[in-house]
Amino acid sequence: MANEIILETESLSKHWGGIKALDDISLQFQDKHLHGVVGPNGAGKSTLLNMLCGTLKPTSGCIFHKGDQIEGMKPWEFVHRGIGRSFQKTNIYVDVTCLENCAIAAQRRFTGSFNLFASRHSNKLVREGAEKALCQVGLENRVHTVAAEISYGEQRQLELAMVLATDPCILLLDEPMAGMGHEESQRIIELMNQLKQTYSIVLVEHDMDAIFELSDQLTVLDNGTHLITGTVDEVRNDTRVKEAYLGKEKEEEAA
Ligand SMILES: Nc1ncnc2c1ncn2[C@@H]1O[C@H](COP(=O)(O)OP(=O)(O)OP(=O)(O)O)[C@@H](O)[C@H]1O
Repeated sequence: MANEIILETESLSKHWGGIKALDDISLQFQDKHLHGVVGPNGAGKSTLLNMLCGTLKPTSGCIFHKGDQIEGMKPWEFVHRGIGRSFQKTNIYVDVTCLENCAIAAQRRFTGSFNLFASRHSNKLVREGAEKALCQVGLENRVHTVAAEISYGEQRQLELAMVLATDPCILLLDEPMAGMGHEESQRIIELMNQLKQTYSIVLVEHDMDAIFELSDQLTVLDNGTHLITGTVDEVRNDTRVKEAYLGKEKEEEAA
């Protein structure tokens, strides 16, 4: 359904002692939309993703998935609900094949609820899910290649395949283009454009050209606070956003 709110935060906060990594953040993420999240270093972007995938518990506030309150649930329950997360740093096992990497990720779907009689069936599902995910990201020729032997760009694609192998509906992606050259980034942008037809995507990315090109909605965080959510044009023309970015550049120049 168009414009369906699939994930929502209400006054979400994470404080570490006196540090307000995120403070009072209320956001709505729509189905089959790409929602970009940007902000200067330390703005709270990774903290937000960590709470949205259940690995970090909020200090206060709520998270709703399809109307259900979920912030107190276990991380595997988030996976079962179809909330998948990739990481800033490459998180793959370099000594095993691309297929095995995806199979390990896909098995997360079957953890948390033990069923003795489901194991043969689930093995087949795991393998099928792993192969499908590799095809989705364009790594069908690398299925049996050991991950250490593929390029850095392909490793980032593999990382995405590992999220897709968990059979998600929501993809939480933390800088999937980090460290990539222009050509490799273009490949990921094309992939994102395809994926957002099927999935709801929350994308944290420092590559502003990419995020402007891809985002249906864009949120800017600064120093743990919510500056603005809007269309790319609304955000680009917002004076608070310009100040947040230009202010940081001035601090860096002075350092
Ligand atoms: N485990 C922690 N303990 C204490 N402070 C933390 C912890 N994790 C994050 N922080 C602090 O919370 C703030 C937000 O960090 P976060 O990593 O979410 O920012 P970010 O926007 O993802 O930054 P970057 O773009 O550099 O990755 C920072 O001030 C950071 O130092």
